Amino acid sequence: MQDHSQSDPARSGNHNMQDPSARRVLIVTAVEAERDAVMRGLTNADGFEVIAAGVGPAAAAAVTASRLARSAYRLVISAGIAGGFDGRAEVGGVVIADSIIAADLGSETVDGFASVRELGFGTDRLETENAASNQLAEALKRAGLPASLGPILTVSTTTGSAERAAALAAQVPGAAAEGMEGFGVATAAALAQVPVMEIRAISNKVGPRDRSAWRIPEALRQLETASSLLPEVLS
Ligand SMILES: O=C(O)c1cccc(C(=O)CC[C@H]2O[C@@H](n3cnc4c(=O)[nH]cnc43)[C@H](O)[C@@H]2O)c1
Repeated sequence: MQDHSQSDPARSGNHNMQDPSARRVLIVTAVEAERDAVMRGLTNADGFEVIAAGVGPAAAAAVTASRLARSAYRLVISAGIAGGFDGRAEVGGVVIADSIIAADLGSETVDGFASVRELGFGTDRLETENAASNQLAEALKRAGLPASLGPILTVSTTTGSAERAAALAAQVPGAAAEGMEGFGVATAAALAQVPVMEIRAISNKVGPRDRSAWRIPEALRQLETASSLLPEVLS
């Protein structure tokens, strides 16, 4: 593959938050219902592009990477609903990632889980755009929403038992929420050297699976509210 990174400013890796040539923000959700909630919040969607990429880290990474290869963006946001860890994020609240963790990418060993980082195959943790994440969390709190910053885990299989929830909480101290796309979106963004954020409205607790207890409409409303604050926070 030809490397245009030196000749094409849009692909030079310099399109960070300050670069005037890269003004748009790409928001990646998993499903249409999440995309629609984000769009409802962004009453003026100028400067934003919102796409539903599919469920799971592979679809999220592939679709995000293909967008980033075609256009320049100043920021990429993984957004959607998620499970919240007990004592860290309540149903109806919003979590903003301070880091995005690939929580089940690694090997099981006789001594327990070993992450790709521990195995020497790369990283299991990607950092997020700090200032904007903090500002969004503060703006949410001012708007009266339960909002917090913390690590958001990406898993390929949703947690379905109290034991697994406890194991993940022990593996990642401070783990606040669990979704299925963040690390895929963040990996594509890191490759393109574009800053990333993750915003998750909590629809359910991480633990024993009980789909009837998921508060999806409420979480989508909170996702809508969080999205409505983005134009001001990112201005
Ligand atoms: O059925 C619906 O109406 C509906 C509307 C919006 C979203 C959904 C989903 O099922 C989204 C799947 C999406 O949600 C994330 N998620 C939510 N809870 C968890 C969890 O406990 N553990 C991991 N992921 C969770 C995840 O990112 C999925 O992509 C349905």
